[in-house]
Amino acid sequence: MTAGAKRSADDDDQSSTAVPIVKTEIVSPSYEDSSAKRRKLDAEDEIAASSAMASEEADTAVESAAAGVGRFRVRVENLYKYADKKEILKICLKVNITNVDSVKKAPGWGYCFLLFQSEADRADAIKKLNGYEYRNRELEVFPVQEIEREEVKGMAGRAQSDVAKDGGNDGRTREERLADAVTPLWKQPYDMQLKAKHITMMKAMKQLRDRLVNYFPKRYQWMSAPRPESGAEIPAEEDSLERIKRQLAWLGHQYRINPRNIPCELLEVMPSPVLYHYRNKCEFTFGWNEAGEKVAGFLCGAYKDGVVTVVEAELAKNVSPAGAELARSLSKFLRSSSLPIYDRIAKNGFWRQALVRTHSTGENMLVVSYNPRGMDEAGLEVAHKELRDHFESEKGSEKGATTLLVQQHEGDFNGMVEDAPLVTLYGAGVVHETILGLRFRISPTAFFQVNTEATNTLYSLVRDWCALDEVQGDRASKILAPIPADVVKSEVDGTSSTLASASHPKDLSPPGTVLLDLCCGTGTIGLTMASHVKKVIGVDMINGAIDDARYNVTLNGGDPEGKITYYADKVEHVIREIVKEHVGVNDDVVVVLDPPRVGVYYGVIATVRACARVNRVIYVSCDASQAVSNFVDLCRPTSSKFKGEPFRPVRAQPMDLFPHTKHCELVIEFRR
Ligand SMILES: C[S@@+](CC[C@H](N)C(=O)[O-])C[C@H]1O[C@@H](n2cnc3c(N)ncnc32)[C@H](O)[C@@H]1O
Repeated sequence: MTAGAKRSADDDDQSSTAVPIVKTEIVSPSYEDSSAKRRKLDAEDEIAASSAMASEEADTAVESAAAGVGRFRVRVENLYKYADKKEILKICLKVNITNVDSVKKAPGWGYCFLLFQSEADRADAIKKLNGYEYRNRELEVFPVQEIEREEVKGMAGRAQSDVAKDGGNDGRTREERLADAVTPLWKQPYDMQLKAKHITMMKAMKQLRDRLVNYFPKRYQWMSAPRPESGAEIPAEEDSLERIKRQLAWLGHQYRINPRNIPCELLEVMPSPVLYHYRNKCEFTFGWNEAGEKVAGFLCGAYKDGVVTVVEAELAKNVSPAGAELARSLSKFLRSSSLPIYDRIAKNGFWRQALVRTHSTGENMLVVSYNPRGMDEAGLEVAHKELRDHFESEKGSEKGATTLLVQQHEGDFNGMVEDAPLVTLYGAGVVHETILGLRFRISPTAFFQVNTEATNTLYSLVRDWCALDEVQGDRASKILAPIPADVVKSEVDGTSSTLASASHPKDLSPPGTVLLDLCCGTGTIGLTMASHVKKVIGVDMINGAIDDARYNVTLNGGDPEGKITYYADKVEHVIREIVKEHVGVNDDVVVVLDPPRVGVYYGVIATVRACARVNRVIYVSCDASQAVSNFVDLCRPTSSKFKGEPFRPVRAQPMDLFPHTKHCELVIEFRR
């Protein structure tokens, strides 16, 4: 899976459009003071965050498991998630590293491993690559301890030798080791976890502030910029410095009024309504426990360390009761099956892993993945029958899967893959969930928020912040005031620098609110707001998710007015077409952007900015530190790449959907 982000490292270089920072700046004493204070506060937050998150180290162990082994390795962090090996080698060439032996990177990893033949090559690579800015992120590179290939044995033997190595007792119980790997914050009281998450969010907001400050040619200018007047006219002519000062004037004001000098109000983290057993979706690894028995659960350690012990899933603090029952039943099945478990090191064997979705509707989906290599049709039929017979006997009981599917997957990537073939062995092949009174169908590969109860709160907040009723009130005359005829004309004939609406204003229907639900998944957010708006346009790159979204319209009363449209595509491919087709010249446009961890391609932000009718962007991020680049692009001063007036953050609400882990959602409202 690759995002359509086909820009070069140069394109991403913020300095190409930003005004260069003048190093010999004049520093006013008052700025000096506040800057020192800011640095001190930032440092305090850093320390607090890093100590609070120290136990997260274990979290990455599972991910790095499949990284392979080699002699002189470095780990490159902060990488664009969808960068492929070719792109990584291109970065290496850019900094004159020409002796990379091998690159290890799986799709979806925000990091990679580079292997070198000698210690000297490795040291040279660290020197050249560490701190290199790529796609608006600074790469962090550090050495990884090397492991001899022959040290790594087969999984079953290894699981037992893990135990032999430390006598099966490193001072922690099995439950504790599992909790450290899967829910690394579990030892901290919940209010401390929320504090740590708040600090992480604060850090992201400070990054946004600091990167915006860089647009001022001289740093002191941003602090002294006068407080912006609301509704002030945009001057017909201004030079670039005047424009920067006008467009970022809010930053200094926010700096002065907000605690910790962040660029907008950051509310306290909203707790999850449920703290344990909240996950409606889990992926279980198949392997061997300490006793050498086959189990479905979680890997507690890293292959790079030769550790392959799997701990039973039912011991985890966040697995749902139905998920735990399915894991138990899977373990029983693996022990009775005539086929072996897949060995991730030797890369042979059959049963690989499972995905379970367990929902409040009582519907449970089980997808079992296997490696079909070397099996003929008859052999696969036997395997399917074994699996079907086992789970059909438990269907209807608590342990049962209401629908059972299998997925064939030969590749090295250890995890469920989106494009591998799926076969339904029984049941509907889908499950349903209820959110804010609506019912949603969920396919195996579609995204769905994992904490159902907290999702109700999250979507209510998004709905409130979209302020769909505002358009009926005082702001209506402003929002819906017709765009001057000359602007419309220039946009229609393509001479405008902004996209006020369609270049073919086909939409002659009365003005209203158009909701663009970008990265819409199964349509959840848009559908919960459909009754309040004139149109909902949803986009997601997963076909199954869009099939679900279309079905979900019917499931929730249909669309008699024909106001809901879905696109199964990457947002970056269709966003311009959507604006042209669906946004009328006088519409009020609200964008809800709920992308994956890495955020969206910068072109999506550029198009949203260029559409003058977009008044509000509600950005839902599941990894604020990675989304900062998108936040900056929404707010940076106007340039040839980012046309249209910039947005500014108005308020930010962190929300905990993942208790006992480092993850946290952040909803930010941007306006202009
Ligand atoms: C965090 S999920 C949010 C889904 C949905 N809004 C929800 O709350 O259920 C992110 C979604 O973005 C989709 N996605 C990722 N990259 C995309 C892209 N470039 N274009 C369109 N959709 C994308 C994924 O398929 C996934 O459904």
